[in-house]
Amino acid sequence: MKTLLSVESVHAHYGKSHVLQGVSLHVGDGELVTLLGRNGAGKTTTLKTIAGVMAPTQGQVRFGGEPVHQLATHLVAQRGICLVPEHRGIFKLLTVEENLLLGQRKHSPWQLPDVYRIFPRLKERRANGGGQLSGGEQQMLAIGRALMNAPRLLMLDEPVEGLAPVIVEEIVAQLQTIKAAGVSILLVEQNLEVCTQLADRHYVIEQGAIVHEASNADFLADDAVKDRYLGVGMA
Ligand SMILES: Nc1ncnc2c1ncn2[C@@H]1O[C@H](COP(=O)(O)OP(=O)(O)OP(=O)(O)O)[C@@H](O)[C@H]1O
Repeated sequence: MKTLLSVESVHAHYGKSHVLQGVSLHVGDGELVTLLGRNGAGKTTTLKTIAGVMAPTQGQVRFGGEPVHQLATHLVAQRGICLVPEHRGIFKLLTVEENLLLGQRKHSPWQLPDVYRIFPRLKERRANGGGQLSGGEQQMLAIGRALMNAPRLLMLDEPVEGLAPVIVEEIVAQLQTIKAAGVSILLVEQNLEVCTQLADRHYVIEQGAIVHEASNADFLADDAVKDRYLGVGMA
């Protein structure tokens, strides 16, 4: 599989706090990879560094072979890296449709009808304000808006946190659809069941460095890893 994203020995600081201490990982074309780890391990910071929201203090990020770690966020987005942040960034006073159109790019394979096809709830609520949506609908809107931006790599930060099981299932099913359409996905998520339903491969991050990498099959078979690094067994 061809490598799309390659993060090479990336370090990042918040002031004097050395948060990422040499993170290396890669995502292949069309692959769905998770980044797992306890609170504060550096997952969100890794996503922010890839998206160009934070500049690494050392190391590099390559996308399609091109170094992108010195580019401004909008230029990283133009190359096809889209981050759906944990707090979703929905404009509450704009309608659902206006929020979606903010992400629109003419050449994107994902236009309004495509987003409404995978998330019919958004179509039903197209004229509602962003502030009137449930948490699950907001997440769908954030993913839909990212799709309209023509991502080659979609990065999701805890997309199903706090959502009802039926909504989680809907989002998982649509992430499968998005993956099947060829979009690569880097997923940060605490819900291991969701992660193992979706992923090809997993990384575990601890104190700002990758401590474990496994295929989904190997990860599922390895209770010791789950207990040691994540402190949780599978249900
Ligand atoms: N803006 C900030 N300023 C200073 N320190 C920060 C900032 N954001 C995060 N940190 C610290 O950096 C470390 C890594 O945080 P990060 O958010 O990347 O972790 P995480 O693995 O995503 O955890 P969580 O699941 O809690 O979000 C933590 O120790 C956190 O306290």
